[in-house]
Amino acid sequence: QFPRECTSAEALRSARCCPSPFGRANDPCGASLGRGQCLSVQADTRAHGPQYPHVDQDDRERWPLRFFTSACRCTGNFYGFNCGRCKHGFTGVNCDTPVPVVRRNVQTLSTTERRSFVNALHQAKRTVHPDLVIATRRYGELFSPDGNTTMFENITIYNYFVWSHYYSVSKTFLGGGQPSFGGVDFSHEGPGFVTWHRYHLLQLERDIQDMLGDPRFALPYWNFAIGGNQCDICTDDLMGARSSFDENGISSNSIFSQWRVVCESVDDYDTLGTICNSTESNPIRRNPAGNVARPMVQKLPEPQDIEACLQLTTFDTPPFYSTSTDSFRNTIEGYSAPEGTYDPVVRSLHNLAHLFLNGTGGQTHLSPNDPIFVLLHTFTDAIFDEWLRRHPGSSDYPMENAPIGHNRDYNMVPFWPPITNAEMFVTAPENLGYSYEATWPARPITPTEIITIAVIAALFVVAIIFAVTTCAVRSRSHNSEGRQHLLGEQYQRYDDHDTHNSKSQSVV
Ligand SMILES: O=C(O)c1cc2cc(O)c(O)cc2[nH]1
Repeated sequence: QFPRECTSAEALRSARCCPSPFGRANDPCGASLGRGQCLSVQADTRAHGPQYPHVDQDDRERWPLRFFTSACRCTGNFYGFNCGRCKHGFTGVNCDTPVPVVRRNVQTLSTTERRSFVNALHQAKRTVHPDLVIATRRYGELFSPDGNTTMFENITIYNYFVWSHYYSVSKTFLGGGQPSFGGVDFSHEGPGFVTWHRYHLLQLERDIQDMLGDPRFALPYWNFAIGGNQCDICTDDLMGARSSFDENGISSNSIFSQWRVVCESVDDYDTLGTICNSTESNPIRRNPAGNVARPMVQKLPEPQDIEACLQLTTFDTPPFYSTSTDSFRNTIEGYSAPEGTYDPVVRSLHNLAHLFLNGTGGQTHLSPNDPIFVLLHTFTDAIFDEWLRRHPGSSDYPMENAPIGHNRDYNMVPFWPPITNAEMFVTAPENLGYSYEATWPARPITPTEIITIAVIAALFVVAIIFAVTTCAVRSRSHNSEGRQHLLGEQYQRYDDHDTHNSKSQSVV
């Protein structure tokens, strides 16, 4: 959420977060090096949808103004909370050397590449985030009673990835004995679903690149649209096989069996008005295809579901919510049938893949604790990128009336530095410094197309038969004409002769 340097009581009180890069004194945002400037934060002022009826009850309203009103805005390819880093896909002192970051299908990785990826995740799970810390109290309770300290905590890179997802989906604490308000979600059930998760992954990828000192490190993806009831990445060289002793557990041969989750005590947070902290609790739970109470989520999406949702031409449709119909976003998110029709009982694509996991990965406040989340979301992002590529110039991301957090110019919660949904609504290879190595299934042929093709084929066959028959008839008549012509003179001579003879006979 916020840079460590901005979270002292003094810095927080100033509401200004413009640190200097490279340990330089008094050079906010590296301004003297032309890297950036400290400017007022712009927050979205447009109306949001009716789902959230409260005002001034939640720190996430008009993000991040409750905490900070000034932040670094970086120039050109410079990036980061102090403009000390490069934009994704660039490196070098001046951030002008492009670095290819290619996200590949995890199944195509070699044994060594698989091991490196798993090790990178495990290292991220144990490495304290070098820059960011998390608030463990709402703003009103963030300062100690004497006002000299604040309630921020260190957190590891991977647990920050989990925490930021939790923070974006958590309920609004209303206090006064009222139940927390759950009709709010800053990262799901709205157009920001795809843009929010895109940035979420970019941040993890970038943090791992920095941790490894490898700007080419790329998150792979899991093509979850394979149908059937097998989790093909649940193997010990990837995300961990099923434990032989516990059907909800991960095999002890996988490093992920040692992982412990954060943000599990959601009922406590909601009743006490606290916020998840960096404390780890229980192991990851996962039982792919094992939800006996919901047979609909025992199978993964089918390959043709991807192509069906890519056919949808409108990014999102009113009310820009989980009830939207004919919306690409609501379909890829998985609240509509793959062809776009909203149906409250349907779970498809992204949602279906989550629910299929049936455990930690199927609960919104916890799901990133299961590392499958990363691969599931890179694939979702690859589909989003393919949709953007196929529908160039789409400017139909809603400016207003989307659920809170989801308008085009809303700064996505809880990211820092501030970044809007609009900034992630662009094709990745050209604008965000990464691409996907992916092929997309061919579009299935519709019944109407089958009939059309059959009619055209039949007409074609009839035309050929007609042409062949006509040719044959012509050539036969041509041949017989030819023969008549060749023999004609003789016949004629005989005729003449006969006639002549008969004539002469008659004369005689
Ligand atoms: O019930 C759903 O449709 C559902 C579950 C679930 C879990 C998760 O982590 C998500 O990000 C979305 C989601 N949807």
